[in-house]
Amino acid sequence: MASLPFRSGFVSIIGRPNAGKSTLLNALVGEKVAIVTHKAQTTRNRILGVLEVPERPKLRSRPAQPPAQVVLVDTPGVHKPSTQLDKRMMQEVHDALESRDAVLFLVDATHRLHDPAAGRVDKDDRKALSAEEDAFALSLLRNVDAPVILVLNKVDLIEREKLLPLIQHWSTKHNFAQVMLISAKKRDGLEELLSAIVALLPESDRYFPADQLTDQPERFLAAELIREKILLYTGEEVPYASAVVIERWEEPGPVKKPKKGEEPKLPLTKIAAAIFVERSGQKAILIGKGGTMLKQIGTAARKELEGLLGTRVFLELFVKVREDWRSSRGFVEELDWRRQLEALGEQQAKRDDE
Ligand SMILES: Nc1nc2c(ncn2[C@@H]2O[C@H](COP(=O)(O)OP(=O)(O)OP(=O)(O)O)[C@@H](O)[C@H]2O)c(=O)[nH]1
Repeated sequence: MASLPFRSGFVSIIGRPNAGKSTLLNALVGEKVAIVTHKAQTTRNRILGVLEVPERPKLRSRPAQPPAQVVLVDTPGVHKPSTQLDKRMMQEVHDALESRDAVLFLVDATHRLHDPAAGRVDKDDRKALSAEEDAFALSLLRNVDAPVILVLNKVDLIEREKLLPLIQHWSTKHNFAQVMLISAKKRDGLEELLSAIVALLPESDRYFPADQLTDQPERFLAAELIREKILLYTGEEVPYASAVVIERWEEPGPVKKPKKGEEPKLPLTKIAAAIFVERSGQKAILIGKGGTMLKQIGTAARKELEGLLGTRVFLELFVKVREDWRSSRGFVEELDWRRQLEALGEQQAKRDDE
């Protein structure tokens, strides 16, 4: 039987903060390529997750599915920008919407709907604010040519009878190509979503090697994992005012042969990272009494890094104050890992010339 032609394309996941975009990306890719926390605005950069979909033969209950490579683009949550960092994050969203083959508009199905019949609402009304933010997110779809799938996420948390009004509400807001119901966390509805995505992709060769999962080099995934632990363990402003930069990354050297009766040791990767905060008070919180907080963050990050790299890891963390860095365009740009990668490449080329 002749096989179906290969399909490939870029699919952006957009939606409000906390809708579950990174959870969906990880669930589809099958590996943690993006960090996830319960805090809004966890994702700051566009992250690609690459997914190979094998060909599926025709069954009586479903049509055949061609083999495909889906390049998913996770984006920061859509929000009105106030700082330079916010602006940068929104630029990442706009970039992700350009020349896409399909877009997933992800909605947290547990969000209450705004009810205009309830009359005038004051500024502090969370429902009203929520409607305004939804409208802002939807406004980004206006200029998108690609088909947009409405994906209602977190359906594990709501009763079935509440879904129909939700679908009706959202269907009037945009001409969606399809509506899908999923739970990214419980991995429900993902097969169906994937089939819907593949059906929208053009015939094309793959964009990435078949075994590549993400475009994000390990060095930057490591910085993200450290930031994830900061988000998990600290409160108030600290998570939002923190940025992580890997300052030193030493690949493991050769491992000594174990002596008789000794367990062989895994190689050791040495990593030093700087955590930038905006004020000395935040630095004090991050370090904690007697260094306990930083130790907790470091230990949790090290354990996860060891799993990621498959080596032992020696991790050093330094906390540095950079006043109001979120409002500094230059610094925010420096934090972009694609830029850092360029700078590292230039440094290496200089060293090679010397
Ligand atoms: N119950 C449930 N929780 C979910 C589901 N999907 C995501 N979550 C949770 O929702 C929270 C936010 O998930 P993220 O994946 O970080 O959301 P995001 O849209 O990437 O967030 P930003 O980075 O802020 O834009 C986390 O606590 C997830 O565990 C789901 O299907 N069901």
